[in-house]
Amino acid sequence: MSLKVQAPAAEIRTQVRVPFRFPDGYTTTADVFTFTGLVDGKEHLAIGLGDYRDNPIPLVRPHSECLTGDVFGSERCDCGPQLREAVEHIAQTGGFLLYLRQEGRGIGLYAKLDAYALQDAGLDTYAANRALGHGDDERDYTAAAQMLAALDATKIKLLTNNPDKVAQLEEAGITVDETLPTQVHLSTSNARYLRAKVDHTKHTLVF
Ligand SMILES: Nc1nc2c(ncn2[C@@H]2O[C@H](COP(=O)(O)OP(=O)(O)OP(=O)(O)O)[C@@H](O)[C@H]2O)c(=O)[nH]1
Ligand SMILES: [Zn+2]
Repeated sequence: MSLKVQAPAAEIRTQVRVPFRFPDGYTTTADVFTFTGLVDGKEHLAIGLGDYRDNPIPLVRPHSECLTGDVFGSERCDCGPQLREAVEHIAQTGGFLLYLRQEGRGIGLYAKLDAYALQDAGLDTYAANRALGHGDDERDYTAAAQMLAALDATKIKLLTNNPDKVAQLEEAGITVDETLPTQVHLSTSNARYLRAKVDHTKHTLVF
């Protein structure tokens, strides 16, 4: 299937079945896909969950990598609980979790931790990025669109609160039939981070 973007078609490289057990005991089995031909050369993954083959409009969550939140359970952000929620929601519905190697909104892990230090000195998450010479958000979703096209999933329901993910995927040729919000995973440690998402990038979070 072709995309509007001026990007070469990506192809599925490997599909492998993996059983998952999360720390809270939740289990599911997924098909993990790798690709060749992604525009940014990164090792992004697609995780096929539930009856994704039989769902004509699969549910898709593009999740940006967050080592501290996804792996270590950092409470400075909402990434870990969002990832866990998304896997179960998609497994129930049928669709794909795109695990995108865009750590720190695209600035990388060390820079994100530098930004945390600046946040502890009073800057918000976006101002801290700019103080380090980065953009507010350096993520590009062209590779995500290529992955969806390779999976034959160009009409999707999108699980996100981030209007930029919707706009960029549509611009790249993906039809977003419906946008579903994630839950709000609020803690005392991430309240400022979530408030900055609402104020700066118009995330649809109500809390
Ligand atoms: N630069 C920077 N990146 C952060 C910070 N906190 C979290 N991140 C990164 O932000 C990204 C969060 O990604 P997502 O979970 O896809 O979240 P989102 O863009 O808010 O969109 P939705 O969750 O879909 O609404 C991850 O790459 C995190 O590493 C921060 O303070 N500074
Ligand atoms: Zn995070």
